[in-house]
Amino acid sequence: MSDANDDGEVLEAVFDVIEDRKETLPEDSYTASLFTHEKGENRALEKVGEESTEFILAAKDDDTEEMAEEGADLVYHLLVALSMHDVDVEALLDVLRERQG
Ligand SMILES: N=c1c2ncn([C@@H]3O[C@H](COP(=O)(O)OP(=O)(O)OP(=O)(O)O)[C@@H](O)[C@H]3O)c2ncn1[C@@H]1O[C@H](COP(=O)(O)O)[C@@H](O)[C@H]1O
Repeated sequence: MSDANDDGEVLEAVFDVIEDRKETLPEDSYTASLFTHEKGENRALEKVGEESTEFILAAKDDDTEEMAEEGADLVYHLLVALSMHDVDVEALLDVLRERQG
């Protein structure tokens, strides 16, 4: 297992890409499509809900591989929702770090 710093770095790197997509809106980017979706922010929030449900169902089935896949989808869409509200991932990581003591 990697240490806490590595985990934070992965989240920060994905968040940086999300912020870049928000700024540049490339046509072939799934992330950009969430920022420009006709349903607006609701589309990204729907995805947070959908991925949460898929994660829960994977857990109920004790499908550990699927839990990792759906968990990653959930975290990614959570980061998009943070970015939509201009909340930096550092704020979330700071809370986790504080709780770590
Ligand atoms: N981590 C992710 C990530 N996780 C999940 N997804 C996308 O989230 C979507 C999840 O949708 P579903 O699983 O519901 O499947 P779907 O059928 O494609 O979606 P629906 O049509 O049902 O809405 C898929 O299209 C995945 O590709 C992600 N898309 C992007 N990233 C990160 O964002 C970066 C930039 O990606 P682009 O914006 O595509 O360039 C990538 O390099 C990754 O680091």
